Amino acid sequence: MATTTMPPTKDDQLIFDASLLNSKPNIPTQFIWPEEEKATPDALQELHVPLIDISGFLSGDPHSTLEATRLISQACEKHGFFQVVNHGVDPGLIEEAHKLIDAFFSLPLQEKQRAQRLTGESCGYASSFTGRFTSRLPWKETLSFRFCSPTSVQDYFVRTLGPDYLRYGEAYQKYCEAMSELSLKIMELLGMSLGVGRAQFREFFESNDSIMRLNYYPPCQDPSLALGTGPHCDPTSLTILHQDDVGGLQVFSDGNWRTITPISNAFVVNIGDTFMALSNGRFKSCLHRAVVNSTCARRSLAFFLCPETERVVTPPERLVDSEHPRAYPDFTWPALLEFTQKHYRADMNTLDAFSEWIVRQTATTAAAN
Ligand SMILES: C=C1C[C@]23C[C@H]1CC[C@H]2[C@]1(C)CCC[C@@](C)(C(=O)O)[C@H]1[C@@H]3C(=O)O
Ligand SMILES: O=C(O)CCC(=O)C(=O)O
Ligand SMILES: [Fe+2]
Repeated sequence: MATTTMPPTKDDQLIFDASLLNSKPNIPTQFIWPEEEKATPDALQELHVPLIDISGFLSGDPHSTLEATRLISQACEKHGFFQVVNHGVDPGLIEEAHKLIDAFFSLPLQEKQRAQRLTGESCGYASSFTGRFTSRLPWKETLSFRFCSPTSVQDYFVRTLGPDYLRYGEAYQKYCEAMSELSLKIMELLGMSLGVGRAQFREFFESNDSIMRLNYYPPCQDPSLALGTGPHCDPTSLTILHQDDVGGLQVFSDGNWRTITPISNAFVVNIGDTFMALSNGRFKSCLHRAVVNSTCARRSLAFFLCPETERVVTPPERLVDSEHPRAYPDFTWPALLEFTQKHYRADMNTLDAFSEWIVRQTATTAAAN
């Protein structure tokens, strides 16, 4: 199993401060990715995917709803990736969310570290993952927080960083609410695309316990050796991502890495492992990564939709029959999250590794009883 290597001790811990690292001619070896995973020139070709206009669906037009579900089925069966436009999210909200990424990540390292993410936890500030992994380090800083109630985000900022951060809390609370609403609408479309009806997944995710992540990729003096985010499938259910105009997101399709050129009025949507399990493997979890560049910093806003803690991830009966037997065992989201935070570094094989792990755990427990 491709588990994490032991983290370094406090004394020999590398500090990811891009302004310091940038002044050196070479990047530290911990940031160099293996040959087979490095950024490749073929990825310069764009992935052409239809931009799905969801305004007709949002206003109840049956013809455009049918067309949207057709395009979504095609995209999700193939690579689990599509983009939506005319989504109804206020552009001012997106702009403010990006401005605050700049404001937060340009703070002194010590100030950002007041929100330091602790080992084994999924929320907080992380400058690369120097304390968590020892090799293939991502060239990025992140701030992640939970969205699970009408005040959870606001409370997080004020509790962790103090009342001066109320503006961040308010802006990201609103942003997450808009993302949660949009993801529920997309869940309706996914339900219709899979033939299980529009209410099935909407109800499943109605009160979700999601993760919001701000990604900041500083410029890197050797972008051909490093990666901002390595090749992976999101373990979560559905990701709604907004990237700034710099570019760096790539999706693996038809055996090649393809660039996703930023479109400011579009949201990038991808299926994650948990939804792949819910669809009994019918919809693919999207394999993607983010490359870095030598000239400018890049930002992205990722909303990871996740089920509430007690919900059992099991496919609807209509998606299981003798031709389509169960592809994955039942699980709960906290179990998969814990697996990625404590036992396995999320990559392109997380769901298979997790399924095998559950089966082994269940067998061990049964043998002990
Ligand atoms: C639950 C999560 C784990 C990661 C953040 C969210 C969804 C995506 C996961 C991640 C981005 C996949 C690539 C590796 C990772 C370590 C990263 O580069 O950030 C993953 C996140 C994580 O474990 O923190
Ligand atoms: O920044 C990006 O474009 C992708 C980030 C990503 O894949 C993630 O945070 O899971
Ligand atoms: Fe991702």
